[in-house]
Amino acid sequence: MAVVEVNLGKDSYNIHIGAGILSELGQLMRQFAFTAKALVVSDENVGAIYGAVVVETLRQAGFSPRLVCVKPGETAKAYETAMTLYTAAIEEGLDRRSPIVALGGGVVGDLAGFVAATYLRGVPFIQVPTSLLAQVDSSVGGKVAINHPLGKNLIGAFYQPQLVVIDTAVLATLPRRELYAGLAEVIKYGLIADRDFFHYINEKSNAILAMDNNVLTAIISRSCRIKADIVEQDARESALRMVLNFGHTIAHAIEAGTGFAQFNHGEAVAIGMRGAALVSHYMGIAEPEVVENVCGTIRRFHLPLSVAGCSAAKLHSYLLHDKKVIGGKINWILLRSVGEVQVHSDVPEQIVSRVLAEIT
Ligand SMILES: NC(=O)c1ccc[n+]([C@@H]2O[C@H](COP(=O)([O-])OP(=O)(O)OC[C@H]3O[C@@H](n4cnc5c(N)ncnc54)[C@H](O)[C@@H]3O)[C@@H](O)[C@H]2O)c1
Ligand SMILES: O=C(O)C(=O)C[C@@H](O)[C@H](O)[C@H](O)COP(=O)(O)O
Ligand SMILES: [Zn+2]
Repeated sequence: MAVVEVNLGKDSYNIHIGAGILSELGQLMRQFAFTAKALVVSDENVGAIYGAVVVETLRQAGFSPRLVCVKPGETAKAYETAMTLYTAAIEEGLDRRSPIVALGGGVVGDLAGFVAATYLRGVPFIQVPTSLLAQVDSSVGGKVAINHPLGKNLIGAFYQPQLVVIDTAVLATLPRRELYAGLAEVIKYGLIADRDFFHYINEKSNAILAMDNNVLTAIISRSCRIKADIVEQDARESALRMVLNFGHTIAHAIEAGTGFAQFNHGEAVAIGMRGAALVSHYMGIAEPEVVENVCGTIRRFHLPLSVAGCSAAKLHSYLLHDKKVIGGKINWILLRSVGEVQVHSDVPEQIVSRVLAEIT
């Protein structure tokens, strides 16, 4: 089992990565002074496959778990679903040392984390990510949130988990479309921070798409390390952490503008990264080869490059809900070259409109 340490002072935690380690979750949780009652939050897909294993490992470690499964999909990241989880926590009698365990993809992680951050003003939170996207990104770094119809992740908190347990074997049941979605965030890490990693994922694309466990474990470990390095320097996104949002200004507009139903998050990020690369080029920051490199890699991993069914004008109206808007100006994360990004708040409206027209 590999361990990636996230060093955040009193909020530090370990990410355990290995094939088949789901059944060790209970033992790993025994190191903390938790009380016995535990709420395991999952969705109906993941809960049906892995809920029983998790309940059993927690029971064997002396916990009394209750499994609650929400509807799968982005629309579960909502106030109403959070309320049903608060009700379950209250009915079950969870106290301030009772853990909430997120067993699922990023939707379950963000939702359960939001409930953990707010129930009794904060109870222990454990991430057990089961999608590739959640294993490489959403389970690390402590961003938890629910959506608002007007925008993505608008209600949330920074709330770090105490433990992250990544069982790579669960990826065997992940639908192909969700594998590709996770790869969008993996491509993002290469683009923002690690040119060699970007070349590695391109070189290993066949092994990745064939779900070779060694290669997948390597990209999960490297992705977690890249994210942890950034979060360790700027946990609350006052500056540096914004780079993790590369492609997300347009992605979040796509998700909200299409009612959180047409594209999954990774697909929206793929289109958003193409958009950000185009903005970088039209700003004179990136050479055309950089845009080609971004698009070629997105295509290689079967991800979309454009939006159908949402006008440029509609997307534009959602851009200003981006959390990186300060004083009415969007902080754009732009690409200079592969592995090198810059933040710009001076992107002219004409360039934004041109790019939105190009991607729709
Ligand atoms: N907090 C963060 O830092 C952060 C980072 C990136 C993304 N996110 C959020 O994460 C969410 C997207 O996460 P996601 O892509 O995991 O989507 P998801 O949680 O909807 O999971 C995708 C689908 O795969 C299924 N699934 C998950 N694991 C499975 C498995 N092992 N076997 C079978 N089916 C499985 C789920 O049931 C779901 O239908 C978005 O809401 C996004 O905003 C948050
Ligand atoms: O962890 C971060 O910081 C990120 O930006 C990671 C993103 O991949 C993720 O989608 C995140 O939820 C976006 O956050 P938001 O603050 O833009 O809502
Ligand atoms: Zn993301």
